[in-house]
Amino acid sequence: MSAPPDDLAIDVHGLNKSFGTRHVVKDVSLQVRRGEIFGFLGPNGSGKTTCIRMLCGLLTPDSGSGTCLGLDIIRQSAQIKRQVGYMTQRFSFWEDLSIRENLDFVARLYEVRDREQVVRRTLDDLGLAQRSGQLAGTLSGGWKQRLALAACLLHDPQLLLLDEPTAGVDPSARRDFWEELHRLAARGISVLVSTHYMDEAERCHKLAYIAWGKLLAQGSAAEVTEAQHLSTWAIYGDDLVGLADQLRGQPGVEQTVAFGNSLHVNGSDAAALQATVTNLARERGLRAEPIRTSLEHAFIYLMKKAQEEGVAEQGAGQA
Ligand SMILES: Nc1ncnc2c1ncn2[C@@H]1O[C@H](COP(=O)(O)OP(=O)(O)OP(=O)(O)O)[C@@H](O)[C@H]1O
Repeated sequence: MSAPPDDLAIDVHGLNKSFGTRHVVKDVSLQVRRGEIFGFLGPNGSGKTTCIRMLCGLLTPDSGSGTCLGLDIIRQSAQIKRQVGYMTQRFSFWEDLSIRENLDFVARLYEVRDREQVVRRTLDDLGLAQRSGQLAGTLSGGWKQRLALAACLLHDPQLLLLDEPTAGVDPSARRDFWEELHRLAARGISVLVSTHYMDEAERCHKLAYIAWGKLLAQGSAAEVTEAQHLSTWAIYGDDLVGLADQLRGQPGVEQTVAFGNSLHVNGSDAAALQATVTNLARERGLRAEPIRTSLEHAFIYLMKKAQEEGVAEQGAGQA
């Protein structure tokens, strides 16, 4: 069921963008509810940043329309910028200023009222108070990302657009960062976040997968996975590469992916796949069992299907 427009933080339809002859975003439509964490996934160069920049009014689409926080993305881009917190892939701050000084500087740029109080509250909210005097240049990756998030929040935005905010950050700092995102969402702030990490994708309320500028799937992690109608088996053995070679082209086998000491085999014809896998396992004396199809399997499958359908050749390539 579609959400009423008031309930949508982002509601855009048919966005297109070309750079020269390269058509890098193709007919993208997105709906993000208020208070939702929406994950944006796709390979490098698939068009995520370009979409994000069109949503917050930094880039004008060649065609398409829609609203961000109820404001028109083409005619009201200046107002959108004031209500959105945008964390770019390369957030820059002043290395020789402390955390507090950096935040104070950003708050001045945004002309935040009651600046001192807002900076103090933001430091507290994001667990930065104890380190507020530390020079930004001496922070670890995880703390730098936290500072970047704090800077995005100073002007009290209703929507956060976060472009790969945790790239290169260790798992424990990533987990803390995501706890923070969920706290913000619980306060009603909407979050659109691009990521390459599967565990992060699974922590989103909804997600979209984009490749070659085209949205290939949208929904909750479970919906996106189920929509592929894939069944998956794990075969345990030593020579996984040889096993994959042997399975390629066999009835029911559409893709094989090595995961640690097992080979995951997917296909949409469950009966044919089961027959092929169990026969091979019996012949070679290997253990095989059906497993849950993961989001990662679904994404790999979506990419393969899109390639077969020629989506990759239609005007744009990955960077
Ligand atoms: N200003 C620009 N001028 C020309 N080409 C551009 C421009 N911005 C992006 N592109 C190209 O558009 C395509 C999509 O880039 P975009 O940065 O949106 O992808 P992305 O999905 O965010 O990639 P990544 O995951 O690597 O950040 C790429 O091929 C990129 O080289």
